[in-house]
Amino acid sequence: MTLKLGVIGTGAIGQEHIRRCSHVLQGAQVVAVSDINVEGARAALQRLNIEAEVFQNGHDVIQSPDVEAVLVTSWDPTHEEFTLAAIAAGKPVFCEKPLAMSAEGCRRVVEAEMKAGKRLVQVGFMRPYDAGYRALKKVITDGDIGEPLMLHCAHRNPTVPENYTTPMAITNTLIHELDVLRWLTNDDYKTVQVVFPRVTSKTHGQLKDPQIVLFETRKGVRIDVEIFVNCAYGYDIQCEVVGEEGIARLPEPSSVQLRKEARLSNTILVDWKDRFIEAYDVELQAFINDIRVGQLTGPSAWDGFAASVAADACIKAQNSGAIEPVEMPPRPDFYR
Ligand SMILES: NC(=O)C1=CN([C@@H]2O[C@H](COP(=O)(O)OP(=O)(O)OC[C@H]3O[C@@H](n4cnc5c(N)ncnc54)[C@H](O)[C@@H]3O)[C@@H](O)[C@H]2O)C=CC1
Ligand SMILES: O=C1[C@@H](O)[C@H](O)[C@@H](O)[C@H](O)[C@H]1O
Repeated sequence: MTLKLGVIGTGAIGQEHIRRCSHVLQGAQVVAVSDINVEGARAALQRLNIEAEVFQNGHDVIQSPDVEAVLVTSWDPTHEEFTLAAIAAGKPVFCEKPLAMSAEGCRRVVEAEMKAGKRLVQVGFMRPYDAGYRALKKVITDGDIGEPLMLHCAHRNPTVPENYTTPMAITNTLIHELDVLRWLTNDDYKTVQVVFPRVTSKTHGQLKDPQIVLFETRKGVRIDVEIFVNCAYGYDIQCEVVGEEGIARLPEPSSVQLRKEARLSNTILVDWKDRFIEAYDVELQAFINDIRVGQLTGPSAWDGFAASVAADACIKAQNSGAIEPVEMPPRPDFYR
């Protein structure tokens, strides 16, 4: 049986997910899409050689009797509304990160899902599906480097548009680390501080770039994450775990090493689409398969909430310059 999907938002990642669900993955078909830019949506379907109904309003996708499950790939501030509507319609929903713009918004999703009585939400945190992060987690859980003491991480984008603001470095970019580092270390954040180094001349008026986010976890691990979204040279994700007995690093994406003109070089990727292409495939195939067996197992609404609790504290810390607490309530049994 083919799972019929509706996709809300046909921009960059919407088109990527439509392409992979239609041409790469097994067991799904995109039957309906919507975008506030209806012509853009039609053009995208044509480019991808896909026939699907085009709606102006995302709620019509959710309500369509042809749609069995929903992908929300529209702008960040729209996620909560569409995810809540999908839950109300009883349809499984894959929502790109962030689940909502604040912990309060995520809490509303968590409460709606618990009221519905079964897991309906998977959040688009793809890094736990990335082979490199999985290998790094195995090294840690196998005890190969002893207990983790420190993590040094970086999240670098070559450039961002003019509408990208200082808090978006947290809610739109760091949100990936806020999720994956909890998963990687099986720990939770206790405090956070944000410091601003010298500003790059490549940024614009609304954005302080780079930023360094410093965490202390419940177990006492110290984590520093550099967010640098106008780094110019490439799309670069780094993660180094310093343990009691050794150091483990996230593997670099594989690339051919060149010896040429007296230089030794490797290519650095420039786009998140390429860096995590396989992880996106695996996360969405898991969503499709899990719906088939009736039990979602991927990053949950609770994981979306936990990341947003930390994100709220980061934004407070951006503004105060102080060390701010991260206050995470206990996980309900529903999410165990
Ligand atoms: N997991 C990941 O690594 C990534 C996740 N994302 C997330 O995916 C979402 C989309 O990002 P991009 O594709 O890069 O942005 P984009 O700007 O390329 O595409 C977003 C699309 O959503 C449409 N849209 C906005 N409001 C809408 C509404 N109310 N109803 C229907 N369509 C609406 C826009 O017209 C646009 O076509 C964002 O939330 C972003 O955070 C984006 C890139 C990578
Ligand atoms: O999710 C993503 C984008 O929305 C975001 O803008 C980038 O900073 C991230 O690297 C990418 O993975």
